[in-house]
Amino acid sequence: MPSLSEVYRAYPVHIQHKHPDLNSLQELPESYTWTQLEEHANNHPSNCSPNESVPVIDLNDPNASKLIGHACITWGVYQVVNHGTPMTLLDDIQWVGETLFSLPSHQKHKAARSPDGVDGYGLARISSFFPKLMWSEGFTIVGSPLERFRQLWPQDYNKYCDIVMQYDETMKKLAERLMWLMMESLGITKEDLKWDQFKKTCAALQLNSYPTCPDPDRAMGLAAHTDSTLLTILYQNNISGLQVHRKGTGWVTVPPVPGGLVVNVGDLFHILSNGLYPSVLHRVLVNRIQQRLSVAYLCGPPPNVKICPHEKLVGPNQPPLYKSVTWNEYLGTKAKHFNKALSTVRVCAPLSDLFDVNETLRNSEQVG
Ligand SMILES: O=C(O)CCC(=O)C(=O)O
Ligand SMILES: [Fe+2]
Repeated sequence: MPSLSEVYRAYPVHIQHKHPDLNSLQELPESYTWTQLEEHANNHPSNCSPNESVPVIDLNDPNASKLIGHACITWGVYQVVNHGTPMTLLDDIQWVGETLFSLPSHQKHKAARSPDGVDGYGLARISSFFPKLMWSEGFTIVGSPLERFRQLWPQDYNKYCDIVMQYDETMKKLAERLMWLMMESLGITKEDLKWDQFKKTCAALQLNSYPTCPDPDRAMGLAAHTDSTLLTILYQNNISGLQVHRKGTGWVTVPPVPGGLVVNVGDLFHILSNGLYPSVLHRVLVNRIQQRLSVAYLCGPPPNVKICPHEKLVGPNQPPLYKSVTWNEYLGTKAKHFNKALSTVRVCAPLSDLFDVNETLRNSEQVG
């Protein structure tokens, strides 16, 4: 079975690797100026509506699975508290991120991601799909960070490695717990799922830094995308910036909750749920005042396990909406089609889309 690194290596994305040190720029260069952001100012993180907020779920609540199911159907994202991850570990991983991104540029470039590689320092992988650059830097870890951390901190890499390994271990357990709660909320039991296959989940850790920006209304921290995962667990420091897109509402800010973790439904869980749980579209805006940091635990199945709409969610009135696909195959599709990848594995349009089409037709008839 290929490792996640081998899978990524098979689908190189071509992005410009040398970029300026964002902290040194006094003005937003043309190459970082996004022009189609008129709605940006109205949607700035400070303008979030309290009535439309991403559900925060206490994992100690006996109804957690039900609440998660409701959040997944209506939002495709939720925040969790009382998830069992020690606050000290969250502080430690934040400290690793802060220390890493504050290294001098030349030092970070020693651990630069290679063009056909996945791990290391560099621009967001999705950069190749956009004409403009994003106001962020990232560091991806797959498996052990040892080699990369040795390049960054030749003397004392061990203490950083220990924290990352511990964080990875903790997130792995949490991801399994959350995945199970999400399955349960769909009426899928461990027996139904051949759970053993999912015991060996594969994951990557993505550290992101969004430096302060001289012109935040015209810049983009991370452009709108969905994650190619089953689910993603995101830790954000106490600075807003993450927004999720909700049908009928538009962009909604996900405010940081002390000690909370954000959980996104990814493309593969969307497929498995036969389209019931939307894979949430999200993006990151930047600000003028404080650096934002995030750590994403991107969790998928073993690369060669087939993922398809679960048979319990398929029936005469609910045809399967997606073909079966492995994570390996799906990452290839995503590398080629990016945000259109899900529609390339779609068999037929979901009923909700048909309703939308009917609505559009009705409206156009009225107009005509
Ligand atoms: O920084 C964030 O809040 C989001 C990061 C993200 O979406 C990702 O790494 O895929
Ligand atoms: Fe993401």
